[in-house]
Amino acid sequence: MSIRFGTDGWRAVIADQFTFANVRLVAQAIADYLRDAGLDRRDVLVGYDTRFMAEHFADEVASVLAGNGIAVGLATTDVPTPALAHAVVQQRAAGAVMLTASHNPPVYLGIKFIPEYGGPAQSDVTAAIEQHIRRLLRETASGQMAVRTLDLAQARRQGLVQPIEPRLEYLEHVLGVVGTARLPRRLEVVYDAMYGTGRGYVPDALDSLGVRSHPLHAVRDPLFGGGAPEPTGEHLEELIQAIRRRPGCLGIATDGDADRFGVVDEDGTYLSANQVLTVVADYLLRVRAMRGSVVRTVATTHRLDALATEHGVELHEVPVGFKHVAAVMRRESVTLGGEESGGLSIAGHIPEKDGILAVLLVTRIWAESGQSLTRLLSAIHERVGPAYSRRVDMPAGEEAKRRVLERLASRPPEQWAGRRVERVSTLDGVKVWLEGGSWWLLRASGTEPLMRLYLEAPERQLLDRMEREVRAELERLVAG
Ligand SMILES: O=P(O)(O)OC[C@H]1O[C@H](O)[C@H](O)[C@@H](O)[C@@H]1O
Repeated sequence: MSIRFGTDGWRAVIADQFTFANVRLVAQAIADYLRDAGLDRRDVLVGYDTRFMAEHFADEVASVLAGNGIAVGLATTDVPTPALAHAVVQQRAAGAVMLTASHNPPVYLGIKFIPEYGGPAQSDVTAAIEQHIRRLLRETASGQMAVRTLDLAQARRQGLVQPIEPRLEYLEHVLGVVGTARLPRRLEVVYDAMYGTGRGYVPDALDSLGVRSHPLHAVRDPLFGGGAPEPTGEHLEELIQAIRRRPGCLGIATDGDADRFGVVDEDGTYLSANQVLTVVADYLLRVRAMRGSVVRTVATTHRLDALATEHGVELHEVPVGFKHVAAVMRRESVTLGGEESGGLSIAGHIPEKDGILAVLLVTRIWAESGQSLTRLLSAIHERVGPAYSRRVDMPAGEEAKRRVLERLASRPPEQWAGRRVERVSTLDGVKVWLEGGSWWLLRASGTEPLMRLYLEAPERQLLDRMEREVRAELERLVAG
């Protein structure tokens, strides 16, 4: 058995690997890490989303931390990951343990560790925690009592476990970043909470901006209506239909733990995260004249590069995973950090992706401009050139992922889809940059047994041709 922290924490199937015993073990590993790092004298916060039994798993974590003498702030109800991350910074806690499987299907649960800076844990921290997990597994196998717990009721009586409610402070902060001024038009949005933790946050924030919201899936359902709480076009069909019935409303959504966003324009068109990031970056750089750099992952649209160039700010490319975006946000002033999978944070906010911040910001941009988002996007494309992007997910085991990427990296192509290859980079997977601004990237997912192919080109036909050629090459590589 292995317990690994992937792109963003440990995720496993409930009752298979995600059991009370393993959760206690991971909590013990986190307690050991905190002790080694000299952080065990400060509070640790524990939160959970709307997953099946998530609050019970959170209780287990609290009782292990308390068993190690660590003071715990335990959330009284489900909480968005960004709200918990913000509470870490605000309360000067040593960190937080968040029980969530984010946007994964309902059979999953997981644990994210959020260090004291209120963002995703960097690899050195998760590697240290994993090392403790391996040791604890060995100790448990040899019959030692490796995990220390304290009965929760007793811990509460001793004041070692206290309740926390991060909601109001977080909402005040996030509204400060988005802008508290009431919006100039009478507006309505349909908000799809996807049965997740955003439901207790987004409607109130919208209300204070003067926006009327119609909720969708705003109750807790650990089965997520039979789907996955992932705010992508394929999972937002009901939101799209709701907007078609109420033309003129904007559609917004957040995932299970509200760290990712989804947006549906006022005519029912789903906008990809790349398109939303482009509109938001344009607004921050052009309208708000923010001058910090822009950070995107290797898999994210290069329209952000074009906007950064237009406004004379620096652009950083980092591997996939918001932790890499966060690392840059912690060391310099960043206007916008974003990723293709629906992650965004901006200057003045915590270095963690935040779906609530994203949907509030998009609502403000839509309201202030008085135009549809599609119209705003076309105006940007008219200025800096158009871009079509696509992601194709292909099932692949660990061995296949490694073999294909190794072969591709060792024999990089010189020409692709009739275009000269300008650059090949292996920052994360293999990325091929073509003349004329097109590119494709093939990488192994760190969260699912998949290879992900990302493509971007200024014309749709070229995009199709690139995809056909990559698929043919992959077939050759797999066969050969
Ligand atoms: O493409 P993957 O390795 O599966 O990762 C996809 C996503 O996983 C998590 O949600 C991380 O927080 C994201 O930063 C990352 O983009």
